[in-house]
Amino acid sequence: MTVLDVQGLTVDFSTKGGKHHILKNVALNIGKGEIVGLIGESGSGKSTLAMTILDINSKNREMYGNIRFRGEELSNISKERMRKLRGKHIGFVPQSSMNALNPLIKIEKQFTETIKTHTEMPAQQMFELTSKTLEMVAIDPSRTNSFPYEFSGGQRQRIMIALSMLLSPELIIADEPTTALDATVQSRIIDLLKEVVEQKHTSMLVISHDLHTISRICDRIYIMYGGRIVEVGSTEQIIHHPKHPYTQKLLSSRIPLMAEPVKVKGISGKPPSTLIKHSRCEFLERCDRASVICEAKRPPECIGNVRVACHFGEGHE
Ligand SMILES: Nc1ncnc2c1ncn2[C@@H]1O[C@H](COP(=O)(O)OP(=O)(O)OP(=O)(O)O)[C@@H](O)[C@H]1O
Ligand code: NI
Repeated sequence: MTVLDVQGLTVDFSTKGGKHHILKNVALNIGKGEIVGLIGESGSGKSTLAMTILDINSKNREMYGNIRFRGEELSNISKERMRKLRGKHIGFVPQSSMNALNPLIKIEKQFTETIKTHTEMPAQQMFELTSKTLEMVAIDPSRTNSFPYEFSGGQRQRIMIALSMLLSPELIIADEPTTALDATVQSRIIDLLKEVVEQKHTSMLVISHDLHTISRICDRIYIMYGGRIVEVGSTEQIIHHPKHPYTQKLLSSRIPLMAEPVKVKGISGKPPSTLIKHSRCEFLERCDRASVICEAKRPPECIGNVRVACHFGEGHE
């Protein structure tokens, strides 16, 4: 069963400087109980995809396409209905989420407020649900009476994960859940996400710029470049038989793609301009294998059975 089905999703942002084309004909789906990774360098549009699904950051946004969540079309639903879905049916761990907790409100209250927004539950039951959920992420429930600043960054991250899964949503979207944490903590958070999915029988979209860190828990992976899905496959296919030159470079660099792609060794060059509608392959300048056809026309798109958006895709091993 498909929990999330995104088709032909195109997002533009209008700014004073012009119209930025951020997502281009994105197709992505997540099955029940599946953990799906979305990988790409900084600025490729990963958070925009998450926030468009959740209808956040929509002020100057134009969107086209379809987003179906358990069969319900989200692209044109009311704000009211979206508020109901967010938190109860779709959990969100936002990027930089260790700073997303309200610093002035104690943890317990932040949890009970979320419960109260969506359900009617007696106080004792709310307390028990909060304690049980915090225990799942290895936070001592006796500390619910504390403020966020009394926890470490890694602990706050785990508290945000607990908050996102509090009401057992059918889908959790975790945007860069391990960034800014040290390697050991990263590894623990990744394992924790997998446990959450198994225990809560949920599905998950995990966003990261670091293919190596999250591939361990993903069933399938989408690779995003310049607002397009350039490759999709099982984790096995992506890690061991990558087809797109970009995926191959991501794997061979073994360097996470942090904020400045230009400085990253192994993948030199800049991402494509978001102001232009390109009629050629957008990875062209950074590709070692580019030829005449890549300049002449755009590669096939990752839709349906097409796994790789490269003119030479299937031939590349
Ligand atoms: N409201 C907006 N108006 C204009 N441009 C925007 C808006 N929101 C996002 N963008 C632009 O969209 C592009 C993609 O941003 P996004 O946050 O989706 O990237 P990302 O892949 O999540 O990057 P990172 O790994 O750094 O988090 C960026 O160039 C960003 O500046
Ligand atoms: Ni992001």
